[in-house]
Amino acid sequence: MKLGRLNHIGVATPSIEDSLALYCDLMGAELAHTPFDLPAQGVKVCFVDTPNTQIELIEPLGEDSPIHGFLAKNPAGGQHHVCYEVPDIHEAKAWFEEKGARVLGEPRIGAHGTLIFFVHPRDMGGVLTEIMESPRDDLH
Ligand SMILES: CC[C@@H](C(=O)O)C(=O)SCCNC(=O)CCNC(=O)[C@H](O)C(C)(C)COP(=O)(O)OP(=O)(O)OC[C@H]1O[C@@H](n2cnc3c(N)ncnc32)[C@H](O)[C@@H]1OP(=O)(O)O
Ligand SMILES: [Co+2]
Repeated sequence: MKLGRLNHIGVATPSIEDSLALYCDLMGAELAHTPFDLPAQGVKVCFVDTPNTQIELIEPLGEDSPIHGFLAKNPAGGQHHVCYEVPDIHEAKAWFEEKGARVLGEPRIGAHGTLIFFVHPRDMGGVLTEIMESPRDDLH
């Protein structure tokens, strides 16, 4: 497998609205678009553009949100995951599994409309890692 570019850094927050004030007003970042709900992932999402990557702000959505536990331990929020692109999501999943890293569930559609999966932080040096299939337009 060939690891692709860093697509985004996920930041969990109890309030996207408050975080936007920090990223846009204090740091001068640009908002990619307005926040939107992803009920299938249990999060509300908003991307902040930077010149070489994006910050993905995620707020819990619903009772079963996967970020409730993280926010219980980090009530003010914080860096939650990193996301790398790969050309083929199924090849990448097989690669991680063959190496013994725990893939969390089956690939599913992520915020960019392509398939994603997560690898357990215990198998990734303490970093929750999202693997995302590159958007078709980006493949050369
Ligand atoms: C917007 C859609 C999508 C996109 O397209 O970009 C997203 O990014 S969605 C983002 C939210 N979704 C997910 O995070 C899904 C995958 N996550 C999970 O399945 C769980 O969060 C988890 C990683 C299995 C953790 O489960 P949880 O029940 O919250 O915690 P535990 O207490 O069981 O934790 C076990 C272990 O892992 C450590 N941990 C937990 N979260 C993180 C983290 N974000 N970064 C680093 N480490 C993390 C936790 O501290 C425990 O460690 P030990 O104490 O050493 O056991
Ligand atoms: Co993400």
